[in-house]
Amino acid sequence: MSTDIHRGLAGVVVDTTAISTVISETNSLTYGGYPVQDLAASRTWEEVAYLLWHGDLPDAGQLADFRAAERAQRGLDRAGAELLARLPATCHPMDVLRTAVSYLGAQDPTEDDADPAANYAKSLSLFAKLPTVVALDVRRRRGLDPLQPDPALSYAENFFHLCFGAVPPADVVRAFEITMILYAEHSFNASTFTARVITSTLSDLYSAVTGAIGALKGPLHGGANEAVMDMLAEIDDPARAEQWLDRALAEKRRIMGFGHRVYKNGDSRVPIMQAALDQLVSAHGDARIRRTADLYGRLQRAMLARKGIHPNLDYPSALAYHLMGFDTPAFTPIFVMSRITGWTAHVTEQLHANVLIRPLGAYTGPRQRPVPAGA
Ligand SMILES: CC(=O)SCCNC(=O)CCNC(=O)[C@H](O)C(C)(C)COP(=O)(O)OP(=O)(O)OC[C@H]1O[C@@H](n2cnc3c(N)ncnc32)[C@H](O)[C@@H]1OP(=O)(O)O
Ligand SMILES: O=C([O-])CC(=O)C(=O)O
Repeated sequence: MSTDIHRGLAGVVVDTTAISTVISETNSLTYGGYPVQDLAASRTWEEVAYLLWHGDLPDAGQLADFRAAERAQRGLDRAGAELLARLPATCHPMDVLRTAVSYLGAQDPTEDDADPAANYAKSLSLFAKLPTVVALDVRRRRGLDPLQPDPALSYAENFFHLCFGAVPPADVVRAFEITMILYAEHSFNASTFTARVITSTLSDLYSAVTGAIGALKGPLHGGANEAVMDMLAEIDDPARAEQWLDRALAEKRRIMGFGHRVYKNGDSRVPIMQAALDQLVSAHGDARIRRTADLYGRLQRAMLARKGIHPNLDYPSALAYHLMGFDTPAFTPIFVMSRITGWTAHVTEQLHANVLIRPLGAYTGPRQRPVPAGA
């Protein structure tokens, strides 16, 4: 038996996948073979979601059907809304989302039906309902009653409507769609791998998604987008960026929104998101946002100069969500709204050629010894 230990599974190829590929050498990412920058430039979020589940982009008829199905399933039933309303306001919104997915599984009679068609139906239902859940919780924390989904609006427009009771200008909606497209899928990242591990035991899709939400919550993964905003708030003054960074690095702190397990020369998605953010700041940024954007730029330049470490997608996305008006604790739940597509596509792929995922550990505990006589 090999005694090679791959801590964190770094560099280990555990299976094949046809959903996406991250090519670290060229800093590129493709979904179903299509470069993500081209998808972000020319396709809607709904089209990209369809692509991840079906392996190709929809034609006009397929897109119309897909949109209609998503719009028809946005509602959360009353029992679900009441359950979420009873959760303590002190809990993190990711806990609310995790509970919501658990609830939706528990009340779905097809929960254990792992047929691809049944799992696709569940995936689409979660895709449609998660914005309703996230928005309900955003409003609850602001002391506001929930709003009803509007089937006349696109996915992104409806989400703004559900959160704020209004749809912002088209360029803001489009920037939000770009964050959805970029966050949707990233091969065997920690949360997707979690979903695949759970699926590999032949557990159900809702359990896989619930586990994936737990993995995404952590600040070394999806939780970093919230941590970025907290960090920018902590530094506050652009003139303090370099000094703050030097101190944080001396204290061996992790600088949130920087570094990546796969990309060592920059995250393929950052240039696309950075361009969308720059456009948002110039079109909609007030003096306060411009000041934060200044701090953001200084910190990024200093991190590159000090450590040679580039930002990951969570860095520009955090400021974009802040500018759009979302409260920081909603950032990782918004990531879930997007990544639900990638997770569930991987659930289906895992089931298609399933093998139990069960690695080994190299034991370092005491040698075998006799159990002492009891007292
Ligand atoms: C959507 C996403 O999930 S993207 C990732 C979001 N997460 C974050 O932004 C959290 C901050 N980043 C990190 O902690 C890391 O870069 C990770 C966890 C994302 C990837 O880490 P790994 O690939 O395991 O790299 P590892 O942790 O081994 O770091 C390599 C070196 O770079 C340093 N490094 C990496 N990222 C950072 C960072 N953000 N701040 C400070 N130092 C860092 C490490 O300290 C280490 O230095 P050393 O070799 O001197 O000890
Ligand atoms: O791939 C990773 O390790 C983390 C990441 O960027 C993502 O999940 O989008």
